[in-house]
Amino acid sequence: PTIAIIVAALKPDLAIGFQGKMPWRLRKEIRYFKDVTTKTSDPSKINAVVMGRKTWDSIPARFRPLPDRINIVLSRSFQNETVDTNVIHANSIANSLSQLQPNVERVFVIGGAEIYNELINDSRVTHLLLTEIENTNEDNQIAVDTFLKFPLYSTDSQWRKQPKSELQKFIGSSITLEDDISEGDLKYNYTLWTRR
Ligand SMILES: NC(=O)C1=CN([C@@H]2O[C@H](COP(=O)(O)OP(=O)(O)OC[C@H]3O[C@@H](n4cnc5c(N)ncnc54)[C@H](OP(=O)(O)O)[C@@H]3O)[C@@H](O)[C@H]2O)C=CC1
Ligand SMILES: CCc1nc(N)nc(N)c1C#CCc1cc(OC)cc(-c2ccc3c(c2)OCO3)c1
Repeated sequence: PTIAIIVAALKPDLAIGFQGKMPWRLRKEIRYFKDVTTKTSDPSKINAVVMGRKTWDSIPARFRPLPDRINIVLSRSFQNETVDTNVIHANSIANSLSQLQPNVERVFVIGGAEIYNELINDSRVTHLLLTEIENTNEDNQIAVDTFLKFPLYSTDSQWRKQPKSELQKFIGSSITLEDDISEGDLKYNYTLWTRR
């Protein structure tokens, strides 16, 4: 299956977290995340979300496991086992991918920093769905302490930002892509990057 990283990050230094949580709550962004990671083009298939143990712990208990998706949680102290309906524990990416049933259409890596910064360099990851966030109010800095180490903006980067039409194709026409969404001081856009 296609393996994609999906992440929301604050430009320019690609901050993603603060004290183990998300530095922001963006209602429309959460809906985009849910729609993109849940939707399959084949109704008989299902998607999987892969996350680190700390991200699993940080999702409010009432929202986990993320519904209608196979939830794979990575920990070095897990055995590889299915622990609940749609919840798989694994101790490596490789093991988690080898255990996937044939009816999995896409695998989305949903965080956190340690997992992202390992997998951005894994050639099995072919797509990056990056929500690029900007702070429009320089007088109100956002507290952040966790960053992506993604080589996106360097000239020799192997990752290329695709046109919006390619993102629309990837997520399907049933998901509406708004430009320059504003929530509070934050303004953001959805982007697709692929390896050159
Ligand atoms: N902005 C965004 O889009 C998102 C932001 N976040 C943010 O990211 C932060 C959390 O990131 P982080 O603290 O790095 O934690 P992670 O969610 O990346 O989880 C880290 C844990 O995952 C396990 N792990 C990591 N690599 C491997 C591996 N190769 N094999 C097996 N297990 C592995 C380990 O578990 P163990 O210790 O049990 O061995 C490790 O401690 C939070 O601030 C969160 O809010 C999270 C998701 C999305
Ligand atoms: C939803 C934020 C998000 N956006 C993008 N673009 N990529 C991502 N990987 C994520 C994420 C994530 C994991 C996560 C972390 C979290 O707290 C740290 C909460 C959620 C979450 C997941 C589903 C929810 C919800 C919150 O509120 C309502 O439904 C989900």
